[in-house]
Amino acid sequence: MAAEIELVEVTKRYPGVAAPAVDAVSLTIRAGEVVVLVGPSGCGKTTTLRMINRLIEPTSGRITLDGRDTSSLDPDRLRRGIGYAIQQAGLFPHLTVGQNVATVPGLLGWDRSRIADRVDEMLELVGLEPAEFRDRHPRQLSGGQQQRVGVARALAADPPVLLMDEPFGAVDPITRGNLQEELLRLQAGLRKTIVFVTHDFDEAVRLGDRIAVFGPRSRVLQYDTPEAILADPADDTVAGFVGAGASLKQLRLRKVREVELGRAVTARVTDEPGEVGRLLAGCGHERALLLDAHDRPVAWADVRRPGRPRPVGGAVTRESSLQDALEAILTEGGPAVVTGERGEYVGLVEVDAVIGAVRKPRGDQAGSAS
Ligand SMILES: Nc1ncnc2c1ncn2[C@@H]1O[C@H](COP(=O)(O)OP(=O)(O)OP(=O)(O)O)[C@@H](O)[C@H]1O
Repeated sequence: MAAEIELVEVTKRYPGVAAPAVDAVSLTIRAGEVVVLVGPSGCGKTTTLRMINRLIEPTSGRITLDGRDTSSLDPDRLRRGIGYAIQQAGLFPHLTVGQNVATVPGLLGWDRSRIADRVDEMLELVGLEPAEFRDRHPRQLSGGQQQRVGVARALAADPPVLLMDEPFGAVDPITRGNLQEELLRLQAGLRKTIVFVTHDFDEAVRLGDRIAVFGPRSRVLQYDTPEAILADPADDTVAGFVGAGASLKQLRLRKVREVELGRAVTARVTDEPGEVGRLLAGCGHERALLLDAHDRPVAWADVRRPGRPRPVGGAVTRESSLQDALEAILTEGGPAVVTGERGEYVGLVEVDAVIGAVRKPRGDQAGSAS
């Protein structure tokens, strides 16, 4: 369950402030996608986010949820249908973890047993053992655990939309990485529409299906996939925000299946070394990949020493990232072997293919359609 959100020329002027905090922002957020609003401090990300659930009322413009104008809906009902998670979790300190998670189901009038089941289900979903955590108070939790409860609370009533405002901003980098991983895992099953605010571009790259890079007054400088923004920043401001290491960041996002695979000379691991040597000499190649009876790669045989093959290091799959492929290339000291579902040899990733992939935006790439 997810919903499309559309912002049309949305503006917010705070009373007594001459310049608008958000100036005529238009953005379509597709159902089931994670859209990350990223930009420098004070550019209006939080204001934009809060206008979606009407915690802040827009001065002008229109926001629709699955085509329905949110200004025509009762704000309380609107908010119960939109999960909201914020920095430092924003938990009610005097309520237990269970009571915190139960907030919106309670407001919606669910019966007690359904709420109790849901609380346990949500705590399990975010990796907290219900029996251990249900009756604790927020102060008895670590920062990361509090954030998990915050996410559990936001998801409790199964809202189609989740708004997250720097939800992982207050935890250490390792916990933050874990929480990001968990959110991605959750979202793979839930497919909510998630609008996520951060000032950390790396977090945006990691989490976003799409990223909206905001400049001052929420002007949208670029709205595209992380891959496209990394490969081709719209202007110098975006490029500055993307920061150093854009190519390396791209490698994390791009998959082996997006590059054209090379071919190895292959032989059977049971073949006589002399035979393998003659095969290589005949075709002018230096190395042959030796396969077992199930076509699985076993070792590399070198033309100079065909009798002393070297075991294949780590293989990658078509779904591996190009970063993993590069790691394998560096370990192997040559092309990385790509295997299929049964571990069978399917091709090689060469270093040139990896370099070529991050030089061109996605779509120009050979084999990107697969
Ligand atoms: N209640 C308010 N009254 C007046 N101005 C406000 C109010 N709330 C926010 N602003 C101003 O509006 C602008 C946008 O603020 P907002 O909190 O939306 O930015 P942000 O991008 O989320 O910033 P940060 O990353 O620092 O949280 C800022 O200049 C801020 O000072």
